[in-house]
Formats: sequence, C-alpha cells, structure tokens
Amino acid sequence: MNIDAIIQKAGGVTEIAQLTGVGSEAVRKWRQSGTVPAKHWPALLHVPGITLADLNDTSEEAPSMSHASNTTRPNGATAALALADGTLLWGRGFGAHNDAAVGELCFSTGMTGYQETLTDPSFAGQIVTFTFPHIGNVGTNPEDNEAPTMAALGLVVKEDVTAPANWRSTKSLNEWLIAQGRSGISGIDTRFIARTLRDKGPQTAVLSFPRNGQIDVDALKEKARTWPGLVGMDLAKDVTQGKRHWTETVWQNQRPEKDVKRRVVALDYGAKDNILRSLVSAGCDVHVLPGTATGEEILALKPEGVFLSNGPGDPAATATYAVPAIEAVLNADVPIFGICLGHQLLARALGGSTYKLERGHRGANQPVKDITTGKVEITSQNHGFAVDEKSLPETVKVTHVSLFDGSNEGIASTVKEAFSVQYHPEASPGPTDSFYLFERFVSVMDRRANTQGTTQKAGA
Ligand SMILES: NC(=O)CC[C@H](N)C(=O)O
Repeated sequence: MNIDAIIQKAGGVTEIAQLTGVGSEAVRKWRQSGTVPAKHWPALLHVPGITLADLNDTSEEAPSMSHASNTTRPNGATAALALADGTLLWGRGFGAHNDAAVGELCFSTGMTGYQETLTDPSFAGQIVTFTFPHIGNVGTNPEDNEAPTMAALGLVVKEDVTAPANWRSTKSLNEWLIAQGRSGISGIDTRFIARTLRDKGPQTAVLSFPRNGQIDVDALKEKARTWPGLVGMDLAKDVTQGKRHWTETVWQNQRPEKDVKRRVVALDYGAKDNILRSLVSAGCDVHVLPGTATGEEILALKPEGVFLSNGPGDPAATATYAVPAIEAVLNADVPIFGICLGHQLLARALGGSTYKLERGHRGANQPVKDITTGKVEITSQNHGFAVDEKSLPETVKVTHVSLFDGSNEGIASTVKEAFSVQYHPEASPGPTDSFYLFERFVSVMDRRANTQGTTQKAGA
C-alpha cells in the first residue's frame, strides 16, 4: 500500500496527523518521501484496513548494494543474485567461491540459529535469505550442526558478516562456509526479496560468486529461468545418512533417564540431529535407517514405534518408495510419529495428497493451534509443501492448524496409532513449546507395551 492509500484509510491528512500526534506539515513530508517513520506505526495499526505489511511497504529502502538493478555493476560488487523473474541484485560475496548455485530462493524469519538453519537437510535445493539483518555475529561451533554438512545451496544477507563474538564460537561463519564449499552474498535488500516472494510466490534464483570475478548477467538469468523447480524432485535420497544407532540426548538435557527405552526405527529422509536427540531424551532407543528402507527392513528390527523424519524436496516424489514402506508399518500396527516431510508422507500413506504452498513457512515464530485442546504453540517451521486437508479420508482427523494461513499443521489416524505434525517440535532453532509430542509418542508405545504385557500374562 502506498502512502496516499494509507492517508486515505486513516481519513485524510488532518486525521492522520491527529492520530499520530504530528503536524500536517510532517505528514506532507512523509508524502514527499513516500515513507511513514516506524515510530508512528503503532498508532496507525489501530486503523481498520492498515496492516503491518502495508506500513512496511512505505518504509525506507534498507541501504543495500543495489535494489533490483538490471544494468550497471556497482563498485565493489563481487557477487550477484539473479531471480527467475529477471531481477538482478548485486552484492558482496563471502564464504567459498561458486560460479552459479541454482535453487529455490526462500526466506527465513528466524532471528537466531542460522547455523542450525543452514545445516537443516530440508534446505537442500534452496538458497536461504535471512530477514534478520545481522547474520554471523556468534560465529559457528561443532555442536550446533543439524547434519555434518550444509544442505542449503547458499545464503543471502543484508549486512556484511563481522568478526564473531561468542564464547562457543570456534570458527567464523566465513571460514565455516569456505570449509562447506558454499557461498553467501551480503549487501542485499532482503526485505525486497521477502516482498517479492510474498507477492510472486516461489522463485528460482542463481547465486554467483566466481573466483575470477566475471559475472555473465544474461547467462545467470537464463539459468534461473530454466531451472525446473522443486516440484517433482526427490531430494531425500541425496541427504539421507543411513543406518546408525543414535544415543546422544538434547544439549544440556534435564530430563531423567527412563528405565525402559522404547525401540524406535527412525526413517532418515534428511533428519535433523535434534529430532534424534529429542527422541532419545524422551525415552527412545533410536535405530536410524535410510529413508529408502523397505517395510521388510524396517519391521525386521522389531520396532515398538516408527519415526518419519523431515527432509527436502517434493513429498510426492519421495512418496514413490516411502509410502509402500509406511503402509507396511501401518499394516503391522506399529505406532508412527512423523515430522514435516514425515507428516506429508504419512498423510499420503493414509490416503491424502500434498501440494506446493504459494508462501512457504520458514522461521521460529509460527503460531499453531492444537484443535483438540485449543492451545496455541509457537513453533519452528521450514516447509514449502503442505497436506491438502480436503483430500484426507474420514479415518484421518486434523489435529493442528496454522494461525498464519489456516493450512494444515497436524493429523492423526482415527483407526491406527499414527500422528504427525508439519512443524518442528525439536526446535533448533526455535521454541520448545511442542516437545510434548515426543512424550506423546513414547506414551503411545508405553501403553502398547503395558497392554501387550497384560495380555501375555493373562494368556500365560
Ligand atoms: N522440513 C521439511 O521436512 C520440509 C518438507 C518438504 N520438503 C517441504 O518443503 O514442505
């Protein structure tokens, strides 16, 4: 919304001046510059029809290397970001050199946890824009990785990365990126990117930070325009780490250790380490299998429960091999808990379908309502696909919903012990409001073991 539309919504120049406690002269100045100073936004948010997004649109452009400039390369520009719609943004490269990393451009609103975000395997095939302007301030450390390598193809930030200041830091973000072989670009107007993705939906982009400094703008734009996009891509098979016995708990675990541990097979479609740690902390003995494991391979481990992990790419593509395996687990009546890609795959195995969202959810402040209790959780999220509620059969109930856009955030089968959520109860980064889901999974297995125990005793 432009400034004139905002003035009109507020009832005119005199009214807006009164509302904000400034003189009409000040309002005229806002009109000239096209911006409303942020300190007056709270007063204007009371006016029906004016939203934060509208005011954001009027705010001054953040100082950046260039704003959607298509022609001249500014002095000092060493990297560029080309979007599929023809936009070219110049910036300063950091991290490792790469001629042209191509993938889906997305943005995350998380204010902390850039290292966890960059190593979340679900970001494979994507270039992450951080809307929080200061990235890199706390450096990197060996404990905050969610997987051994960085899955995201690159990162886009506003401010240049400065020297780290944190007692846990062992490497600067710049050095760490060099070791990961990934590039970053700074000096970018990240609000412009957020708005573009908001208004136009998902966009492919190419991040170029070439060693020789030569950037062929037209070639980059062409590459961005012709990349096929994430729809139809199975990326889980590229990031799964396969078979292992996981024993680590969450960092600074305070939960008492359980006497009996429930034997869980965790299917790794690109699992974040903190999910495995959370399962252990909640009382599971975690045996990880690759996401490509068959039903037979899973059931051969005699699990008391099966966990379906998060992961990158299009769930419809991964479903080709994952769904038959999940169906075998459902048929064997083994309890299931799924997160994110695991949620989408469970929905498909139960008869539902998935679709690509116009606006993905990425950040650590996403409100979700638990429909059963009415309680709201603030959740960590990273997904671009979603479960289509209309496609769900009667035997599946909706348990959680996004308070941002009403899309599905959780389901449960009414005939099997199987439930899943679209968000990330393991946080990392983000709030831990939803840890109860790991405990719920364990209590389902406890209940099963107890009833089976009773049955056995009764039969003996
Ligand atoms: N975090 C995830 O598991 C992401 C799931 C899926 N790749 C999506 O984008 O929706």
